[in-house]
Amino acid sequence: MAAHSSIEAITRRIVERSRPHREAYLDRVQSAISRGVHRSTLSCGNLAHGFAVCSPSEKTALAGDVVPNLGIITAYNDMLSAHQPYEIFPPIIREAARDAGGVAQVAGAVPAMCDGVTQGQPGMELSLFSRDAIAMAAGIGLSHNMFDAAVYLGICDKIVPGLVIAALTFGHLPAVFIPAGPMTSGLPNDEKSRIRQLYAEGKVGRAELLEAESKSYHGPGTCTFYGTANSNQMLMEIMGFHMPGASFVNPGTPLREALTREAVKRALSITGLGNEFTPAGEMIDERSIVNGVVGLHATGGSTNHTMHLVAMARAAGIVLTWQDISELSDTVPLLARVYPNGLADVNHFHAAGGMGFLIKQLLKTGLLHDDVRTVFGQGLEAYTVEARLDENGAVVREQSPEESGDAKVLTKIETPFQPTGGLKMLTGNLGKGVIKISAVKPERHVIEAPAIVFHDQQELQDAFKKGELNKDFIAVVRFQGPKANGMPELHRLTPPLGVLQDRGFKVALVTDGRMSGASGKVPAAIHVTPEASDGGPIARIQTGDLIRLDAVNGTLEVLVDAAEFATRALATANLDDNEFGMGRELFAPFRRHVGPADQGASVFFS
Ligand SMILES: O=C(O)[C@H](O)[C@@H](O)[C@H](O)[C@H](O)COP(=O)(O)O
Ligand code: SF4
Repeated sequence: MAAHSSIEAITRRIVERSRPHREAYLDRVQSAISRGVHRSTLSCGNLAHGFAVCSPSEKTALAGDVVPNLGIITAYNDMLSAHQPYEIFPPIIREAARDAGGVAQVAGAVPAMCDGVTQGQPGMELSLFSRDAIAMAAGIGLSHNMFDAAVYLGICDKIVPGLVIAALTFGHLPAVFIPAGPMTSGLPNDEKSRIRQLYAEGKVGRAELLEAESKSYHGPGTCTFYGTANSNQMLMEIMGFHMPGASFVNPGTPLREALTREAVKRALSITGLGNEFTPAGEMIDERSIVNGVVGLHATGGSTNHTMHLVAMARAAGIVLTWQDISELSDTVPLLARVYPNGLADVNHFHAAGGMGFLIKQLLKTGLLHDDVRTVFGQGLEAYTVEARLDENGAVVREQSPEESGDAKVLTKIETPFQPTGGLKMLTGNLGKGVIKISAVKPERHVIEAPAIVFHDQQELQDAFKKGELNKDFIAVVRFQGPKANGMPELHRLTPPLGVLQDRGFKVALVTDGRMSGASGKVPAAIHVTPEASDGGPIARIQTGDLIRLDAVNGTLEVLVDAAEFATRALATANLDDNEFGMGRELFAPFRRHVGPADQGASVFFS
C-alpha cells in the first residue's frame, strides 16, 4: 500500500532538505565499498595481528577474501540489567558464525551507563554525552577494518543511538542489532511510582521504598516500562535493524538464543561477499527514519528521541527536524498504552501482539513506508509477524493476528487510544521545546500559572519538603542544557510534581534539561532551546511571571510585556560544581562544543 499522503509529503520534504548532506554521505559509503574486502587492504603484519588469536582454520579463512568476518561491538557490563545478558553472547555468536561458514571476532566494546543508577546523581551529567562517546568507541573497534559486517549488542538509552551513529558512520558495512530482551514482569510500574510518591511525602521510609524498587528491578533484562531503552528496541525493529519479532523476547530463553544465532547467520549472508549485500548506509534512508518517528508516536515513545533520532539521522546525511516530528504526531494515532502511558509493561505489549501487530496496523493505512530495505530483506511487511520455535528449535514466523491479544494495551488502527501521537513541538517567545502528551491527561494539556524559578532539581525537592509548593505554579528549572551541565534527566522531579498534581494543583515544568523516557504524567516543556547557558529567553524568566504551556496549540509563552522582557538582564548560574567530580572534568570539551537540543545535542553535528 502507498504511504499516507502526509507521510509521503513529510518524507519528500526531508529528502529535499537532506539532499546535499545525503549525497555526500552516500558518495563516502560508495567509496568505502569500492575498496572491496576491507581486510585485503591490510598488510600481512596488520592481518597477522588481527587474527593472531584465531584458530588455524579461521586464520586460513581470514587470510583469503571469500569467507565473511563479523565484527562484534558489545556494550556488556553488569551495571545495566539490560546489558548483563550480553556477557555470554560473544561465544554464542562465534559458534553460530562458524556453523554458518564464517568467522566472528569481538571488534571492540563500548561504555554503557545505566540512567537508573545515575538518576539524580552527578554521573547523570555524563549520560547524554556518553551517546557520542559510545559512537566513538564503536568506531575504534570497527577501525581495525577486518570486517565484512557488524553486529551490535546494545539496548539502553544512549547506547543504541550511539551504536546507530557508529553503524551509519561505517555505513559501508551491513549492521544487525541483536537485542537481549526485557526483564520478566515484577512489581507493576504504577505501584512502584505510588510508593515513590508516598516516600516523597514522608509516609513510608527507605526500607519500604527499597523493597518496592527491588521488586520492580529484579533481574536480567531491560526494565519493563516504556522508556528510552524499550523505545530503542521498537525503533530497531521498525527501522529494520532487528530480525522480525526479536525485540521483546526475554533473556535466557531458547527463543532468545535461537534469534541471536539466526541474526548472526543473517549478518553473514548480507555482506558484500554474498548476493544480498545490504550496507547500513544504503539500507537506512529517509523512509526508514520516518518509520522510526511514526513508531515513536504510535507507541508514546521516549522524549529523548527528539534528540537521539535527529543525531542518528544526521549520521546518514539525513536532516530530521522537530517540525517533522511534530507534524508526524498530528497524523499518527496512539496505539499502545505501556507505562508511563498506561498500566501495562513491555511484556504485556509483546504478549498482546507486540511489534508485529503494531506494524501491521500502521501499514494498513499507509502510516509506514513498506518499500524499505531491512536486514531481513525488502519490505516492512515481512515484520508483521510473531517469532517462535518449531519442534526442532528453529525460529519460525507466523503472521500477526488480526485482533489484539489485549485491546487495553495494544489497539487496532480503527480504534486508537488517542487520534494523534505523543510528541509535540512547542514554539513561542521562550524558544522551542517538546512535550510528551501521551501520558498527560487532556485536562492538563494547557497550563497557565505563575513561574517559580529553580537552578537545579534539588532546590525544587527542598522547597517541596518545606511545604512551599502547595499551589498552582509552573516550575522553571534552567541551566540544565547541554552546554550548562550535559543536560541531565530531571526525573527526580516526577514524584514531588506528581504529588502536587494529585493534590489538585495545576503544575507543569519548563526546562532546558530533559526528562526520563519513564517520566510522563506531569505536563513538561523540555529541551527548551536556546538553553539558558546559550542566552536563551528562559534565562530572562523571573519568579512570578505568568507562563502559558499550551500543548493543544503547540505554544510556550511567558505573558510579560515583550519590551520589558527583552530589556531584562540574562540570569547567570554558578556552574563551578558541574565542572569537576565523577568524571565531569573529562567532558568539558563536550560542553564547549555540543550543538543545541533541536540538532540532536551532539558534538558531531551542529
Ligand atoms: O530515558 C529513560 O527511559 C530513563 O533514562 C531510564 O532508562 C532510566 O533508567 C530511568 O531513570 C528509570 O526510571 P527510574 O529512575 O524511575 O527507576
Ligand atoms: S532501562 Fe534504564 S534503568 Fe533499566 S537498565 Fe536500561 S538504563 Fe538502566
